[in-house]
Amino acid sequence: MTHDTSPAIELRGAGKAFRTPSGALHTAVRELDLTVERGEFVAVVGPTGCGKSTTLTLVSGLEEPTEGEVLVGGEPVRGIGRDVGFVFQQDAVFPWRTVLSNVMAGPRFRGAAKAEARERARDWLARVGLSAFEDRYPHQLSGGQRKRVALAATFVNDPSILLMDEPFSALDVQTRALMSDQLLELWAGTGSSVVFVTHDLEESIALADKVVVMTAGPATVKEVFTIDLPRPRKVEEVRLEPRFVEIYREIWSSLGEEVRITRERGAVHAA
Ligand SMILES: Nc1ncnc2c1ncn2[C@@H]1O[C@H](COP(=O)(O)OP(=O)(O)OP(=O)(O)O)[C@@H](O)[C@H]1O
Repeated sequence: MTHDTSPAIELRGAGKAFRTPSGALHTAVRELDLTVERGEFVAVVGPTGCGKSTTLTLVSGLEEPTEGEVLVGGEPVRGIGRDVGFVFQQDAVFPWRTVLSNVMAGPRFRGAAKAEARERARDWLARVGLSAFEDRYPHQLSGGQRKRVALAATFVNDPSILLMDEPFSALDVQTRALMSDQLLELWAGTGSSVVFVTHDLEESIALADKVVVMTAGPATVKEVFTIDLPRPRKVEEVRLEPRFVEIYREIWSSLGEEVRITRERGAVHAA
């Protein structure tokens, strides 16, 4: 990143249309204006299929916008940046490598010597509570443990931007809450900017500094809510606070309308 004062991420009038197999153009997202400051945790919520993942792929450089601009660190995105980390619903772990080797893979790929990569990987495995599991293979772990490996394997690369697409949605409710707390602990002090896509409004409020509500597809930004809940937060505790409930009501009145529009469209298509 070259421009130190520029926001971490900026979308300016960004849009993406895909060519469908029949040759028609399908607009997935349109006129997206969004700024993510450095060190900010931004959650994106919206009705199913509206274009949340597409927005992330534009920021990641996996896809190019067909309209407007996407800037990371003040520069137009060109391809996948080395200081961008990803965590998706499916675990991006190598099944044939041990836990330690999985976490070492990023630093090794980025040119770190083996001993240094091992030391950094062990440090992050300790932070996620998996030191005793470093010789296991991913299939010998629980879903929550695999997710912790994925988090360690991401944070070990010291990403300045972290893109997360429903990372905890396959986990049971208790494990999900634990993982959310763990994510907040790992993120605190890293200075990384996070964009976290979720279906779960409670999760988004508990985690984020800002919640972005997207419209029914093709999505654009409908409203951005600032979450003024103090940190550090524990997700199971913060959601019982009166302010949390107030924020939830406020955002739901905006999001609920888009969910209704999406459902009604579905009913028309199904009829
Ligand atoms: N590669 C592609 N080619 C054609 N259409 C696509 C492509 N990727 C996404 N789409 C379409 O763009 C729209 C937005 O999809 P996207 O996955 O971004 O939504 P989403 O909000 O993340 O969905 P969900 O909440 O269900 O995960 C959908 O209608 C989808 O079918």
